Amino acid sequence: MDHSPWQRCLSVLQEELPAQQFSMWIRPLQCVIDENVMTLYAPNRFVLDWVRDKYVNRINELLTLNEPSNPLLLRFDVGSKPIVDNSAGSNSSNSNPSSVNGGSNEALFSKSSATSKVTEPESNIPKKTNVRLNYTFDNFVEGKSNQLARAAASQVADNPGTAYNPLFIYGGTGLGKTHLLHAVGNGILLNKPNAKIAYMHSERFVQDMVRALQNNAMEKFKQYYRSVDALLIDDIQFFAGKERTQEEFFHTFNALLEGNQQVILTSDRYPKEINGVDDRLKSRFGWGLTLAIEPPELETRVAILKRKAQESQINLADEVAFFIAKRLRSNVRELEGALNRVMANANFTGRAITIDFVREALRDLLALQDKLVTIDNIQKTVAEYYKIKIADLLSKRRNRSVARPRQIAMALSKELTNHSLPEIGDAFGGRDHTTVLHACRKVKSLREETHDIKEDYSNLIRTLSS
Ligand SMILES: Nc1ncnc2c1ncn2[C@@H]1O[C@H](COP(=O)(O)OP(=O)(O)OP(=O)(O)O)[C@@H](O)[C@H]1O
Repeated sequence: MDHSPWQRCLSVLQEELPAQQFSMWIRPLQCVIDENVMTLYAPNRFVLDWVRDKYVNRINELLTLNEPSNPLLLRFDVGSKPIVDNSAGSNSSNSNPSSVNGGSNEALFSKSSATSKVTEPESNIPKKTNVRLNYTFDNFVEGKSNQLARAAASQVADNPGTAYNPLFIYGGTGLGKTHLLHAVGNGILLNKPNAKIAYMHSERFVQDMVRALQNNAMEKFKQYYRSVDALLIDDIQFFAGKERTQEEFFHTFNALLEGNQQVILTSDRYPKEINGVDDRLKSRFGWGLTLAIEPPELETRVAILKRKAQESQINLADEVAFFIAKRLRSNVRELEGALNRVMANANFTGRAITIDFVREALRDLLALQDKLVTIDNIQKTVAEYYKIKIADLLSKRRNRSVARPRQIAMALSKELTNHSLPEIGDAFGGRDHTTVLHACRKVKSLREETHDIKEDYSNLIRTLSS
């Protein structure tokens, strides 16, 4: 086996590609060379498709440059190392509840079912799935902010256990993570109506485990969780600091992956940033595919509003949808709440839904938004976030530790307030509007290329909009 042609490719690609792209798509590839065939193994199909789509030409060029007379033939395959963990329980198939639960109010491992002899799980697991039927891919509005997560989730629904395992979706509150989890559940059930899908909020997992421990029902607990075709755990950040739960989940997780059973997890932050969760668990979270959902951009917010109105058989004029979407930017839950309020008011008063009507119906909410997001507020929040002084943001200093936060603050001002470019320039120490424009463009490209900036920007939007 000779890896050197691939090593040479890697060093060129590392030079050529933004760091984020290189580490997301290229670094995970494993190379095996056999005679004149170079096989690149991708950890999952998503990465494979992406690499084949975007980078194959460049890789072929580099291989030809490397050996012009007899370049290696390039092949791709999906390959993942077997997950071996002897301490993990077996992938039990004997419990086999005919359907699954997890979200009903009834405890799965309650005292009544835990006698000294462990009862069959089937006896106290309600016979219905807890996947919410109204959260589907069809009614999930797609936009730039959620496109990748939606695409990956839909592939998982079509190929559970084999596409990306685990699938880890993270993002701020109210952005559609729970919706996508259920959509996957519904998608799997569409193809395979008897599949056992367990949706579970992580706090519920903790409660069930504590109950099982108290009642000596751990065997049953394990059997139950390891018997599902897909385990969907929401808001995994609540595992923080709960070591015993993490230990148990670690074994469940390993057993599921070994059995090609699908695991999907969501969290409000990037897995590595979840404090209080064991490193080995965090690293496993990254074994499949990790994707972010970002706050929706204006057009998506408008599309969501129109879609929700349509579902309620209300015709929402474009200008009204834009008016609401421009003012309420933080998350979809807030948008939905506002729209519901507008529709209820219209229903009650019998008035038409115009911009004036919305202004009145949402007066308190809009006033709160206007008050919250001012340029002053943005400057204060950004300065605090980067631990610099507000005066630095307004100063002429150009070193990066100040210039970058300043550019981010300008871009945020453009996105979150209705001020014009010259007004924003004025507020940042009397700068020209072209400087503000440059800052907005720079931050946009940095957000696409640099993971840290993307995270910082999302965190700041979240802080400013909450
Ligand atoms: N892209 C979308 N299209 C349609 N509806 C959406 C979309 N994104 C979110 N929603 C709706 O917004 C509401 C909030 O979404 P959801 O509960 O999935 O958020 P979440 O990210 O899980 O939040 P949390 O972290 O607070 O649990 C839901 O009613 C969901 O249907």
